[in-house]
Amino acid sequence: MLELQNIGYAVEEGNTRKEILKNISLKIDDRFVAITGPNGGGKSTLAKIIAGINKPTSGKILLDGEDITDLSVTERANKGISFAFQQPVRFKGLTVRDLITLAKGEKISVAEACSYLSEVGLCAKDYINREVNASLSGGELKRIEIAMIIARGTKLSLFDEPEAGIDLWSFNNLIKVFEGMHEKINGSILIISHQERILNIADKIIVISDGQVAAQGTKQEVLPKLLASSEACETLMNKLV
Ligand SMILES: Nc1ncnc2c1ncn2[C@@H]1O[C@H](COP(=O)(O)OP(=O)(O)OP(=O)(O)O)[C@@H](O)[C@H]1O
Repeated sequence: MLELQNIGYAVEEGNTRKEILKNISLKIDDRFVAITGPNGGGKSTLAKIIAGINKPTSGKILLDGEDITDLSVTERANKGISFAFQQPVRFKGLTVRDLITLAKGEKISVAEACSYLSEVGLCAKDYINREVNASLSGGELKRIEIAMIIARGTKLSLFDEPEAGIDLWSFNNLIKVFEGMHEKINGSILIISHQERILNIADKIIVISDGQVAAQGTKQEVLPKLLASSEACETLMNKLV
């Protein structure tokens, strides 16, 4: 279980101190957790703090009771926290199979590597020996990144807006991939998303607004309020136009 205790994150801007996250305390032990909230609320900053890319200015992060606040990205990765970048890394000559083998951390058969690609809806034989380069589309790259996360099989997999930049067709498939992951993955999945369909498959929704936890609970508890406030906002906007 991941536990955030009174996490704060501030940056210096000129002579002023900007508090981006304020006293965030959370327990993440559900299988599928979605973080949502308005633009600029602090979601990506929180994800980077969990992954170890940013260090909090105050507070503690515990993974299964162990204090990991001062651990680096690599040390956290070794403890079982994976962060899905928008796109997988690219090196000349590196194939999809190489990436999946690296993610798994041990030698695997072609059949096993292919099974991870099939899980994310890619026809394995078309992709397994392809070089990871600009010839792959954004949606394909994203699925390869997700296949790597599944292969890694870590305690906590973090995704920051996985839907960003992909078309509607690929998005529909992505939702199916996440639904499938929900069944198969052993650890927890933490997804930052603005998409109602992703929130819909979450066991727990956390709303981050203005650097604070504005709400958290099951989708039955949080989603109606979230939708009501966005409808109220839309009505207000229509009146103002
Ligand atoms: N290093 C930094 N220096 C100054 N301001 C920063 C820094 N990092 C983040 N911010 C600001 O902190 C706020 C939160 O940013 P963050 O990217 O975490 O929001 P978000 O909730 O992920 O937004 P979105 O939904 O638009 O992706 C924003 O106002 C952003 O401009």
